[in-house]
Amino acid sequence: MTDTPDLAELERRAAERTPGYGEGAHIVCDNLVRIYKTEGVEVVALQGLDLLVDPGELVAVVGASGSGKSTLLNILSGLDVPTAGVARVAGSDLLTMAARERLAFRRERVGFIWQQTSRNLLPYLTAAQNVELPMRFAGRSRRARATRAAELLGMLGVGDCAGRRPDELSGGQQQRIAVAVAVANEPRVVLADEPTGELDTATAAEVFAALRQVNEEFGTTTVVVTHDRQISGHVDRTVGIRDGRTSSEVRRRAGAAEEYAVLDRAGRVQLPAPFTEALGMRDRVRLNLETDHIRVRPGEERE
Ligand SMILES: Nc1ncnc2c1ncn2[C@@H]1O[C@H](COP(=O)(O)OP(=O)(O)OP(=O)(O)O)[C@@H](O)[C@H]1O
Repeated sequence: MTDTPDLAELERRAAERTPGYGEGAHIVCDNLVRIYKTEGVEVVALQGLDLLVDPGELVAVVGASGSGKSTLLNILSGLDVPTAGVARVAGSDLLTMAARERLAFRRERVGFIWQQTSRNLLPYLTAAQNVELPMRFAGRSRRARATRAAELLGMLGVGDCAGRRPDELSGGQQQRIAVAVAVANEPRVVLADEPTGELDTATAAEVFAALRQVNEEFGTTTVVVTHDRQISGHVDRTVGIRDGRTSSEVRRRAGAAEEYAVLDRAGRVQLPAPFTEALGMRDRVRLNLETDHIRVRPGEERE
């Protein structure tokens, strides 16, 4: 046959193919697996999670307790090492990174905010000293540190707290200062694990506003794990994790929210339990390709 492509043609076509998975994304998780082994028992906390976050995006991650949210964030922040798969943040490969590189990554390329205010700030330092500390580690001059700390605290509405220690500040003020600490070294990525978990609704809104402000003004890619509907309802994209995998996604545009199921690279989709239960679907289903959709029907004809 004359139109059978030769090897050179196949190679040319392969080179032309769509770019690799995650190319251009700032955070890439591909088939990420984390297995904890404690006293001979294995817990699979992440079982092949896929996630892409574009530069400058603000994404909320939601999911039931135990679904793997904190495990994911610990990996992305370089605190924990995945068992298998790919995890890349701002160009750094979190599986192969050497200890020294990991330290630099954690100091300079990512900023984090944890739920417990006490984990974010050192109690014996003032707010300004807390913000200056990461810059000291990064070798910035005294003057540059002081200027940036004052700027950041002012920008986040806590300029008047600069000289106070954490125990002289409210929970909301502490978390806004924690946001300033997180971005002190101009990281490209900010990760927050339940940053408003210990706060009342009004204060939580202020802390979220601080995160959003940093995201908008500095273009930092931001991932926030949260149970707080105020947050998850006000970001462009909310990713749902279930059983250690990304299973659903809500995208918001111009005030309208659309819910999607995640189709992973192996072609897997998780059908929502209320849908399968309503039709008594279990074990196997029938699939039909229609012109513009795929039909899913119960596997056995129902009585
Ligand atoms: N260090 C650990 N050792 C053993 N198992 C762990 C460890 N950390 C987490 N796990 C287990 O991994 C699974 C996922 O936990 P993870 O903390 O990531 O969930 P989560 O979604 O953040 O939950 P929550 O919303 O309650 O914080 C759970 O079954 C948990 O018990």
